[in-house]
Amino acid sequence: MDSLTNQTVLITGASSGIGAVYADRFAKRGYNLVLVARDRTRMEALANRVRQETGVAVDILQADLTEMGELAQVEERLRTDTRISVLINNAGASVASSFVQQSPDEIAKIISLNITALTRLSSAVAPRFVEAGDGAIINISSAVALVPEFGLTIYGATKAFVLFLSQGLHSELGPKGIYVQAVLPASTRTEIWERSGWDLNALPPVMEVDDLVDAALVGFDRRETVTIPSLPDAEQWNTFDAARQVMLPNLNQVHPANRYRLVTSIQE
Ligand SMILES: NC(=O)C1=CN([C@@H]2O[C@H](COP(=O)(O)OP(=O)(O)OC[C@H]3O[C@@H](n4cnc5c(N)ncnc54)[C@H](OP(=O)(O)O)[C@@H]3O)[C@@H](O)[C@H]2O)C=CC1
Ligand SMILES: N[C@@H](C=O)C(=O)O
Repeated sequence: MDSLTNQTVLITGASSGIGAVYADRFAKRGYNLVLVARDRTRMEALANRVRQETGVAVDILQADLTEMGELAQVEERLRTDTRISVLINNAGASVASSFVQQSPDEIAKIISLNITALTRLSSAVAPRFVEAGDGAIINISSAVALVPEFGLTIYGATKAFVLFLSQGLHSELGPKGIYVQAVLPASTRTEIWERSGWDLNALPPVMEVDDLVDAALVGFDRRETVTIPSLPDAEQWNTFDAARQVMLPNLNQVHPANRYRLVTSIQE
């Protein structure tokens, strides 16, 4: 793989949408690319364009990340290719139906892609990043991770996992020189909507995908741990997270809180 730089980024879900724009943007930053998705034809077209426009090297790893054997091949690439210094865990899927409408197999499939694959790929690359004292992991969560009321319970739960995982990895790996970013896009114009059964045109206006990724990269360049491109006031997130931290000392007590004590007539 000839290169303009020895830096390489591996992007999952690179055949369309957010992942494809990340590929474009990192190539323009001089990164070589490893593109991962199921649709080889679309990745080849993207690779040819990016090679022509930027001169970077582009490699394609066709893989269905819900198939353990194919996922294992991507894990192995992350473990062994020392040129990969950035992992973008972007591949993901949503579903328009409600919890009771989803079969256990449909739920397992969403979890397999949005949680298992993302986690295993992070686990594959983290030890090498720690040994190098450098590296970055970008995990694509969703604003839905903060909105249990939204009605996308399983999808949102997978994205809440991604947020928590990213915050936890920031705590564990940040002191070792590894940057972990959780990106929480709101509704963005990609194929995920049609893929998961929505008519995008029937929805309120959504963000354009180029705008989303460019905003997420501002957060990346600022080394934000949690990037919420739609959120105008960063203080709202900071206040939310600070309120969480205020609770921490009270979450681990020897005795139940008085408010949970049964007050019997004898005690009264
Ligand atoms: N668009 C939005 O409104 C929002 C999106 N997100 C998140 O952004 C991420 C990217 O989605 P987005 O770009 O919107 O949607 P797209 O559907 O356009 O892209 C999804 C990508 O994931 C890949 N993918 C899907 N299933 C698999 C699989 N089994 N194995 C490997 N790759 C797979 C697809 O490629 P292929 O089919 O070739 O395998 C595609 O490249 C997702 O994690 C999504 O949850 C978060 C918030 C909002
Ligand atoms: N992908 C969208 C919903 O399915 C979102 O995360 O907002």
